[in-house]
Amino acid sequence: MTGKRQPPTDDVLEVDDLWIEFRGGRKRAWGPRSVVRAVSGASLRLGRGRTLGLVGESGSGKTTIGRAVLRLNAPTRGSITAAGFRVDQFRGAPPARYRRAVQAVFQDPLGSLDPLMEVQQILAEPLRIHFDLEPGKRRARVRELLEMVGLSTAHLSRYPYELSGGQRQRVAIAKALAVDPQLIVLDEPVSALDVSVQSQIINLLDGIQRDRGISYLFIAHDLAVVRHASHDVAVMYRGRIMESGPADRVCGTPRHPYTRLLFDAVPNPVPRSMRGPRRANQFDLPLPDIGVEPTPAGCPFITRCPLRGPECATGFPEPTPVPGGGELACFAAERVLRAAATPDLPRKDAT
Ligand SMILES: Nc1ncnc2c1ncn2[C@@H]1O[C@H](COP(=O)(O)OP(=O)(O)OP(=O)(O)O)[C@@H](O)[C@H]1O
Repeated sequence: MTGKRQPPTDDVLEVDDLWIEFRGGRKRAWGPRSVVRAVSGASLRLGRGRTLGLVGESGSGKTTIGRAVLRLNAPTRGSITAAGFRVDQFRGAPPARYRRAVQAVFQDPLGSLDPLMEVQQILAEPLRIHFDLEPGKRRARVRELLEMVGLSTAHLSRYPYELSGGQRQRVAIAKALAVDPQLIVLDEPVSALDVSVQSQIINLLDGIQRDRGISYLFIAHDLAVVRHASHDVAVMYRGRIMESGPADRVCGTPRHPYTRLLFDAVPNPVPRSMRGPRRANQFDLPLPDIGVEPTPAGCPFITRCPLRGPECATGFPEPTPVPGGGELACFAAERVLRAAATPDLPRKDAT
């Protein structure tokens, strides 16, 4: 069975209460399989022509959500509606219409571009699969795609290994655009690139979005890049969405204790591509692990949270609206929001 087309809404992507678990190995031959809960009750909205940045530390579940939208992972529970399709109801490979509507660009284009194909073949292939074009029109469309991503006909006969990292990512973007998608999942699209090229690619994506009204799910661990590239931001921590809302509000006035730590750790709003060399660990957060054991049902941040209370071990809070837009999921939300100035979080040098 394939997913049913839903009536159109303004949202190109709606994720509701998504849970994704992976079954791991057994500790003992006769013991139960371990379960990795990669995503726990995530809900997201992405409007037409907008960019939602999904940000969080390594292992927080960002890629797992992106792969679920592409139907490369199956949800354990919850629903995903993308481009009008109920993705969670697909059985087996998604239909061609879905693969046309939702495309992906990954961190390493060398892995996603066929090394034995010239650029012109790479771009012609999706056109051949999805559209019935005569060869002359197909060639013209390939040239148009190249132009769209700032490459020239000189690149037509190059192989991926003959291109720079930025040029390869441009080809990957052109390949995604070939089928005229509504949504592109961009999984760390600039993190493998030279710092000077990152902002060029982000600006390219921005221009394409303005011209074509495409929506982006922009997955990244670089907060400054996400802020620069996104209209809205959702912050993940160990499978949970901790805070979400307009990028300027979340990044400028973060409310959740975890988001505050993230952004306090990275005060510079200028994208890394416009700054100096890469830092060893952007998520070198200033709070040590307090040593509290998290319960599976509780807030995963309890181990590091300076505002934790007994209720934080018992469950995960419902999202609370935040003035200025968005929501945060924190039992201390009322306290956090009531306080005229939120309490200063202890710093590493103060502990
Ligand atoms: N196929 C899988 N089998 C078992 N565990 C998995 C699988 N895919 C992901 N995980 C686990 O799920 C959790 C979330 O991983 P995910 O890759 O989504 O995180 P991420 O936020 O994208 O991190 P990164 O930036 O490092 O890719 C991790 O603990 C990871 O080890």
